[in-house]
Amino acid sequence: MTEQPPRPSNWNLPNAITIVRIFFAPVFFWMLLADGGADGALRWWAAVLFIVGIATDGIDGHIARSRGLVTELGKLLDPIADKVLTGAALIGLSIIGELWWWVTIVILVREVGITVYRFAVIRGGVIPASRGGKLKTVAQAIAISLALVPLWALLGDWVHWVNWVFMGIALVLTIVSGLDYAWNAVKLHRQQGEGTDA
Ligand SMILES: O=P(O)(O)OC[C@H](O)CO
Repeated sequence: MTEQPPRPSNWNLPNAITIVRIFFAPVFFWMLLADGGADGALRWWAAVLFIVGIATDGIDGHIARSRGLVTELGKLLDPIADKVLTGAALIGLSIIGELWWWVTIVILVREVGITVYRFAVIRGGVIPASRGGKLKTVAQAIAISLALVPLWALLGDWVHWVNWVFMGIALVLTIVSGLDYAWNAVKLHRQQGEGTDA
């Protein structure tokens, strides 16, 4: 019998980084609201914290893969951390009137939907982030970073147009990658149904 390598503990560096990333969200959310749509120091700090939180997304995954520390908990927590960060930023931007609520709601419905589905089918193993999902997160990260940094205060109102284009791309990728997960889920359940019928 071949011996299985020991499973890595859930209490490891990549998962700790993921959890720390989640705690960035309430801090920059408060800063964004406290600034209230102006371009003061708190707004800049909110943008910096969001960017650090979302940019470290690749780091935990890289450490986990390179050191053999990939865990089911990590696969579950990593997309949740991204969603907490992006969700907090989107809600904050909508509250201060800089982003249409419908955009925030569409994105949140997709993100909460895939998370609920991940938990619902957790017994079969955690569904890892798809390529489309990863690309969507990068697009959201860029769009939200641009929306949070008050570049309009330095460069003028035309910056809003650039932000809307990036937000539009992020929105489309969010919907398309969500539909891709839904389609794969339907296919999987059909196959399982056929398996039990036979
Ligand atoms: O779209 P999801 O839920 O697979 O999330 C993708 C992750 O945020 C990528 O790190």
